[in-house]
Amino acid sequence: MSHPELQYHVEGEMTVFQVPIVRTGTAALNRALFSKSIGIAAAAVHDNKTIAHYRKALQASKEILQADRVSPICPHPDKTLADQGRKCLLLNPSVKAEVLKDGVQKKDLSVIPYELKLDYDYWSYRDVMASILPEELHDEIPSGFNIAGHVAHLNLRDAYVPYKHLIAEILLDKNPQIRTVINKVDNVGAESEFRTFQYEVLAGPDDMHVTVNEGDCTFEFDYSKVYWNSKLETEHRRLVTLFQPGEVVCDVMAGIGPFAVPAGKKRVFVWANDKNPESFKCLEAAIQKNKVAPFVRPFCEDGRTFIRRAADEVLEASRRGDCAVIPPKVKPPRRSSNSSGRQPSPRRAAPKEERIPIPPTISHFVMNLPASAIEFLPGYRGLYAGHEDLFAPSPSANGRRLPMVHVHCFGPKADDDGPKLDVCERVSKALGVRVRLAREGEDPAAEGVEEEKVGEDGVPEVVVGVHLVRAVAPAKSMYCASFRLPRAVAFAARD
Ligand SMILES: C[S@@+](CC[C@H](N)C(=O)[O-])C[C@H]1O[C@@H](n2cnc3c(N)ncnc32)[C@H](O)[C@@H]1O
Repeated sequence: MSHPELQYHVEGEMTVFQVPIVRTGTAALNRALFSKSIGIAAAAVHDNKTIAHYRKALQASKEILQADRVSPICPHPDKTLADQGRKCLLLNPSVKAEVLKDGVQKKDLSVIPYELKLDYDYWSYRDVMASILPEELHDEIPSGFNIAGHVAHLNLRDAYVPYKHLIAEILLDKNPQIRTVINKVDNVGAESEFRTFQYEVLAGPDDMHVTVNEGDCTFEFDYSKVYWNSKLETEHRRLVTLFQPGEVVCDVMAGIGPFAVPAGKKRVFVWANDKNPESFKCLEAAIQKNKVAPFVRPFCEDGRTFIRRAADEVLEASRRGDCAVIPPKVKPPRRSSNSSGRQPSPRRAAPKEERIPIPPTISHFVMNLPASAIEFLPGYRGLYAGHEDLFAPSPSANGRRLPMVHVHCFGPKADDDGPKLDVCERVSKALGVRVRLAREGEDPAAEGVEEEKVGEDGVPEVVVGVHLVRAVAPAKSMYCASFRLPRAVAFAARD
């Protein structure tokens, strides 16, 4: 740089914006240690009317400071000038000084030293964590935790446990919507029956009553008493998208209703069951709160018995003529048109309630209990025993098809089809039929892909689609196997 006014010392842009290293071990969080002053340069603007022009020009020439969460327009560092409203533009430490030179020559700008002050609030969660944790812990800085309303739920690996209170405090500081941070307490690998967990509070009040929104629905529950996982939102949406209005879905392990309630909102009938009495109560409350009572019925029993009960009860309900009755929308009365001189329009007939009949059969079963749901599959034997006439090809069935079953399970994480083939094997054993993994692009629900499908040797085989839901641990994933219930199972004699 040749212009004497433009000479100033700066570090490279990358290093300037590095968080101070604060290796205080597990000692209490000292936010003051995160303050930092950085000597840069600024262009003092002589007339504020030219600010917009020079900001744009300096941006185009990359001479302006571009740093996350720092505005490049600041009050003049001289207090008297700042009080007069004078401003300056912060400059990129590796400035090329083209536009700047021009502005200085025209006496619109002058280059001044500027002390940029950054403090704890400036740095991101990752910045602060990287500053505090020793380098060997930087690869897996806790993130992507489960969030339920105002509660952040950590499941810290052993190496991070000594830092648990620091981590919790930083999480609270950096996420205004979080008030309580909890950590799962190791229960020696044992899953509780209702998928609830032991926890310790790391920061904030021990208040587990949360409100969450998902799928355009609101749920209120005690997070210590029922299952909830915010990371399943995509899976909930994926399945709800498959359900068509007016169909019946049976949610065998419904929890507090993240499949059932949004499905009810799109006018899908749902028989929703959970064995946990607390989940049942929250499900009932969610049905009322989200006004889906005409479509969603809650139950509280063991899923094994519920599978057949639901099929029987849906058929009975349909034969009784049960309907969802939707009251007419009451429109606000029109304003009188007398003032316009026009005649009032003749009275329209009062709007009628809408009646949507429950169909006789279930279109989808959902079984989200990944640790054991496959073991429930024998419960489908004889689901529609003696009711062949309800389904195609019976002429009276109007093309109605046997239900799709969506069963969740765990398996190893892998890049090949190994785990998916293994899921098929487990489904095959539980159902007692031959199973084939759906080929790439093959839809197990598509017309013609069902129990009549035969393998090369002429033996019927069930086509199973296996969807990777999410990785749940470094070596473990959650899958969803979807298949149409084969005739051999649905019409078998009940035991
Ligand atoms: C992984 S959670 C899934 C809940 C809900 N479907 C969701 O996606 O959030 C599994 C649910 O199965 C329920 N459950 C456990 N054993 C059951 C059984 N034998 N019959 C029915 N529900 C059961 C638990 O109470 C829990 O709510």
